Amino acid sequence: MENVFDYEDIQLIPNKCIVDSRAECDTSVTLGKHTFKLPVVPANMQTIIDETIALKLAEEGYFYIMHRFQPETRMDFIRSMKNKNLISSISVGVKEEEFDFVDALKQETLVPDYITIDIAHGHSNSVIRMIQYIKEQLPDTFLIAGNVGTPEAVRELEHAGADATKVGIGPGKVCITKIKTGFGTGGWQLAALRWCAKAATKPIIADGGIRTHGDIAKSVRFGASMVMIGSLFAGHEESPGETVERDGKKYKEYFGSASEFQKGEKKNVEGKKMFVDYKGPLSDTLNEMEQDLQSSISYSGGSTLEAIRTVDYVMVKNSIFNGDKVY
Ligand SMILES: NC(=O)C1=CN([C@@H]2O[C@H](COP(=O)(O)OP(=O)(O)OC[C@H]3O[C@@H](n4cnc5c(N)ncnc54)[C@H](OP(=O)(O)O)[C@@H]3O)[C@@H](O)[C@H]2O)C=CC1
Ligand SMILES: Nc1nc2c(ncn2[C@@H]2O[C@H](COP(=O)(O)O)[C@@H](O)[C@H]2O)c(=O)[nH]1
Repeated sequence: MENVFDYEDIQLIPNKCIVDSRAECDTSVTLGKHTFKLPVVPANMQTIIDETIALKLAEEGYFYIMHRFQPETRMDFIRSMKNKNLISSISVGVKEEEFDFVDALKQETLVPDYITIDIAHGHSNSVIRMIQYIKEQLPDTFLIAGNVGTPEAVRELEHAGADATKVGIGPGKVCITKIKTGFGTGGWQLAALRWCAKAATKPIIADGGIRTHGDIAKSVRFGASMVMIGSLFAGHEESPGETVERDGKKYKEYFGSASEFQKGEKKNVEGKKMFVDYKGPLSDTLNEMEQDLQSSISYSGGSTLEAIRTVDYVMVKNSIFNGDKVY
């Protein structure tokens, strides 16, 4: 593959501004039947989202995807979100019991607005079978399937019935797939996104590797409808990971969904645990992301996210950070 690059190798080129204030720029995005404030979704991981955060995000008009690591709570969760007239968005795996779960949802006529099939290697028959089953049993659910890293995979999952695909194998901050298997999109996630987006006929969620707010605009430029983010959301007061204090400084725990800490055993471990700096309330980050993205839109010469999709860009030799790591 030619022209392989990642987020820090790219700068977007500004166009003449058409707004008088960044506040005029609209960062909203539509996915399925709903419109959300930002093209950003916190990762469906146990140290990133819990029911309290999901409720807050839904109430405030942000997209969310609940993780699948407490499967027994999912029915009640969907019910409670529906009772509050809020969107319901959950994750599933592909093992046998997940087919029973889909049956139970159908039986209870409890149709989640969004279901995400959350599997490491999404280009597989097990995921295709699950897509087909969910689409048969719960046709009104908006179905996101992943994760994948090639155009062939995007085409196959779309063909099986996925309404959106999630792209990113191994670029995550707590990912060790790239090291343990030698495979993935780690180090060239942005180029992989572009490659996949050329094949896609439905929305793509770019997943993993976002390290700065500018990377959100770059993802939109290279074909993402939405961006999934873990590490940048791990350090908040509300984040479910444990808070620890060392030498008077606070940190939050962040671990991979395929880590020993998540699995409770050392089998097929492809994730690690780390501690990220504590950074206060989640609402501050969401507000800052919105302001930064409004600014991105203004630089693109438009007033909506669409304007970013067509801006020119350059590849920057030796990274945009010029040796200064800012994150
Ligand atoms: N985005 C990414 O780069 C990655 C994300 N993850 C995250 O980790 C969590 C666990 O993922 P996952 O292990 O898929 O989920 P599960 O542990 O639920 O495994 C799902 C099924 O897929 C099988 N499976 C898993 N990996 C492979 C593979 N490489 N080839 C063939 N079959 C496979 C498993 O069998 P068996 O275990 O017996 O092989 C199991 O039957 C998810 O939340 C996922 O998103 C994990 C790694 C990479
Ligand atoms: N290879 C692994 N990838 C993982 C694991 N747990 C989660 N993830 C992926 O990372 C992103 C978040 O990336 P970040 O760079 O924003 O922190 C998440 O959405 C998953 O796709 C894991 O154990 N191994």
